[in-house]
Amino acid sequence: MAPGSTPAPVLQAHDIHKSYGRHPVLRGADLTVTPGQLVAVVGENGAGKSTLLKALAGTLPVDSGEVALTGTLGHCPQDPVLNASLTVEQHLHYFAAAHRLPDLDRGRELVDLLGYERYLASVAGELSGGTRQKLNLTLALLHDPDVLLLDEPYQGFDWDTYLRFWDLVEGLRARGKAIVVITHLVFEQDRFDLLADLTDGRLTPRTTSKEGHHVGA
Ligand SMILES: Nc1ncnc2c1ncn2[C@@H]1O[C@H](COP(=O)(O)OP(=O)(O)OP(=O)(O)O)[C@@H](O)[C@H]1O
Repeated sequence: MAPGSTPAPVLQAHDIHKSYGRHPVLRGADLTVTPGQLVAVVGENGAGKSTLLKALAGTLPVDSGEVALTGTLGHCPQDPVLNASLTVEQHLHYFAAAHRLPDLDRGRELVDLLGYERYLASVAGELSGGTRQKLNLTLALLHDPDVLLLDEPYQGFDWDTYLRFWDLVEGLRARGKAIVVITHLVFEQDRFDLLADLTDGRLTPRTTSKEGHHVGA
């Protein structure tokens, strides 16, 4: 790539519309995310953040508009999709098999990074909400996706875990992974390359103090 040129987007949403019955939620949402970019989609309760994330992930059909994704996707939904009777380690095994990974190395590394290795043999149904969220995040990251969509990822994290989460995200970014965080609360705006407000079904970029990254919602 030529110096100073903008990298090609890994995720691009154009003019997304989605209604539930007569209730319009997304009304022309646009988003462009490039490799290594960390984006926050910020909106009030009910603004349509989860709807947007599911549309980006392709798990919810939209009424109109286009989503283009290049590379692999990891999706961490707001409600953990875990099996209450399986242990943490069994979840790692099943998801690693589903992704055809040769071993559990990345899974164990993520468990260490998020600091919950003592729960490897615990069943998901007995984990605290925060630890379930850590497992959910681990599973979304297991196959080292190029684009990561996270719905309220640090909700329920204690401060130490919140900081570990950011260490993990910074490591991913440094390797060119793109991350979209959906949240109703941004504690530290400077961590993000782009903040986009979801209001009235559309995304509007806010300017941040960071420079050198392409900003375009
Ligand atoms: N399956 C559904 N059927 C009907 N209405 C829905 C459905 N899912 C969401 N909604 C409605 O669409 C609107 C947007 O919901 P959504 O969950 O996307 O918002 P959100 O910004 O993620 O909210 P929160 O911050 O509370 O999680 C809300 O009014 C919600 O009640």
